[in-house]
Amino acid sequence: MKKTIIKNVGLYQDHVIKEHQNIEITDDRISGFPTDKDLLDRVYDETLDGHGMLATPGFVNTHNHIAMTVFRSYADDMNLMDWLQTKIWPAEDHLDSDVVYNQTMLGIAEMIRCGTTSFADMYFFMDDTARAVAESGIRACLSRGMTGITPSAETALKENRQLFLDWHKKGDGRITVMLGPHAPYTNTAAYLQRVVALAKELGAEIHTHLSETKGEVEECRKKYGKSPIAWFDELGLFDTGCLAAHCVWVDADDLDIMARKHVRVAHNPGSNLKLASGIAPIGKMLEKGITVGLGTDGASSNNNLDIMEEMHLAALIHKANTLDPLVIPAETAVNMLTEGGAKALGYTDIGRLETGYKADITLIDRSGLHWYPRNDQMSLLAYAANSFDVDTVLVNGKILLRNKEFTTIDIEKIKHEAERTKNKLFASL
Ligand SMILES: N[C@@H](CCSC[C@H]1O[C@@H](n2cnc3c(=O)[nH]cnc32)[C@H](O)[C@@H]1O)C(=O)O
Ligand SMILES: [Zn+2]
Repeated sequence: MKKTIIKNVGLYQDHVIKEHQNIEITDDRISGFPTDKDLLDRVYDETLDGHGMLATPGFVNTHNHIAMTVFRSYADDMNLMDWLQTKIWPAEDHLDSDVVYNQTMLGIAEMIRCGTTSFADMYFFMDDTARAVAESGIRACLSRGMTGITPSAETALKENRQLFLDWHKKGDGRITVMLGPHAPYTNTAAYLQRVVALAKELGAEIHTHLSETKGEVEECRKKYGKSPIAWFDELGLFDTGCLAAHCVWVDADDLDIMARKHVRVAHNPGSNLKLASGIAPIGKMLEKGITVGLGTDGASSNNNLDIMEEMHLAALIHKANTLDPLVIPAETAVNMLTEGGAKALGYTDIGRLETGYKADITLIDRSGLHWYPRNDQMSLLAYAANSFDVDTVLVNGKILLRNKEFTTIDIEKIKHEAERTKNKLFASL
């Protein structure tokens, strides 16, 4: 049994920040909030000084294609279909295990540095991604992207099935696996029905892209006479639980289906802005009780994996878009970054700093000038803070970043390997 104590820290719980608190961790879970007096006769294996820091639930990145770090700043200023069809998909044919593993490590390091404790991913060579997750100590929900209209259709189904059997609930329970049918426009009804059958057989949830662009919705309506959301609902893709990225172009009927079928949304404002996809009606989703978390999407459409930036965007763009300054208030933005994201990934004991919850914790250094004066700390966290403030990160009770230094990752090696594998990949194009 390992006991850790975070002493004298600002504690964020339910949009309230209490100063001078102590957080006790036993193995992988929060085991209590002892008083200073309680601490007098307790012994800990590890002590973290929280002086000046704010402890929040670890940040959750609900949608990523992590190894796409290799394509960071490779193809910019294009819309989704152009970007995918002319640049990304042809280049992805040249990926291999070595590239994916090392680029994943780079992405994991970047996310940890930005306070992220868990992420959802959909990509290829997921065994290598899982290996990097297991080694680095971060938490992840992994899926093998599957497209039913390409030659890889059969292999993809087999690989996603094997990924589930090999990795679901593995890596000290940090890894979960979903099935990843890529999107409506890259699949057929027959293939999606096989995905649903597999989901039911395994008891697996679905991670997909839905209603990302106006063109996607128009094409789907033309082809099937219904919206992507209605089509996926009819095919049963929401029956075992679904994490849907984007949901930008959804109407009132779609929102009704999403609420009724508990579709959880990964909102990627940076990617949606950069690929000129549009702005999702997040205010309406939240009004209907739909779970919403934040995602960066891959580093090629963002172009970083800084989830605090997504929180800032989410807190700002909907105000301008709806002309309503109350649509995403500070506490809602922070909630999407933490608890909302954890719920979106299907976690039931992550996303809050409570006894019995997993010890996924981000400590934020409040010494920066932008943390003064302290009128309202919730507002400072939502609107003024940035990821450079992140000082310490714990996942499953284990310290992954301490005083802004990595404890499980050799960062110079990662940078070197990222450059090497990028050069290798581009030499093969
Ligand atoms: N089609 C592949 C597996 C797909 S993995 C997930 C895919 O999503 C792509 N992707 C990344 N960002 C987005 C996005 O915003 N919308 C749709 N697809 C995306 C990514 O480049 C990758 O090709 C196969 O048949 O083996
Ligand atoms: Zn995506």
